[in-house]
Amino acid sequence: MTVELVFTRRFSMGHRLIAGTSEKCAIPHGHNEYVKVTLRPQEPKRLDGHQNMVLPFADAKTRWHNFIDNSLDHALQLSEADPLLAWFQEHEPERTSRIVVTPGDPTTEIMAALLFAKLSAILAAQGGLLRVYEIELQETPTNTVKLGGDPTHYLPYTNRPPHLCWWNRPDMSISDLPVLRS
Ligand SMILES: Nc1nc2c(c(=O)[nH]1)N=C([C@H](O)[C@H](O)COP(=O)(O)OP(=O)(O)OP(=O)(O)O)CN2
Repeated sequence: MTVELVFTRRFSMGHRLIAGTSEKCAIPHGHNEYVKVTLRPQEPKRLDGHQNMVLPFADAKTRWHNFIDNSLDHALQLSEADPLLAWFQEHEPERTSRIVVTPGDPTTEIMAALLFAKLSAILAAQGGLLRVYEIELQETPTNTVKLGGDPTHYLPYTNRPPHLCWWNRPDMSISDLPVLRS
């Protein structure tokens, strides 16, 4: 028997895709998205007949939902190759902290993988009782990406060490802009 804890959170985002696959997606636009995560215990155990919890829901989800609400919600998602990044750095540097920077276009696929890695880092920092089994990122009511397994097998190669990639850190970061600039 497998027990799973499933949490869903909604957030709004803006992005654009500049790699040339779709002209309409190269214009900045936004979506109201849902991220649904399925967590499993690292070591499944029998309920204790008293509290009968894997972990209180609040303990399992609060830090993750803080990240969604305070870092991801209403952030702009841009490829690290997007010239809009340099525009913000020059004209509105105070707003660069609200930009999610992705290796390549910020598609639903890569955001699902980056969020999978971020939540895995957060859960590990919380003691590792739970692990991410699956993530579903619904970009629109008609488009969802579902991802399971090891996100490091799916993410593109980057020449930065793992700790200099925001998605590997159990903090609230959404970019590595100072690193990318140097
Ligand atoms: N594989 C992917 N393809 C596309 C992605 C993506 O993340 N992964 N994203 C987009 C755009 O963000 C776009 O806003 C949504 O695309 P699309 O389905 O083409 O547009 P609609 O919402 O209008 O689709 P309908 O289902 O017809 O309403 C594009 N492709």
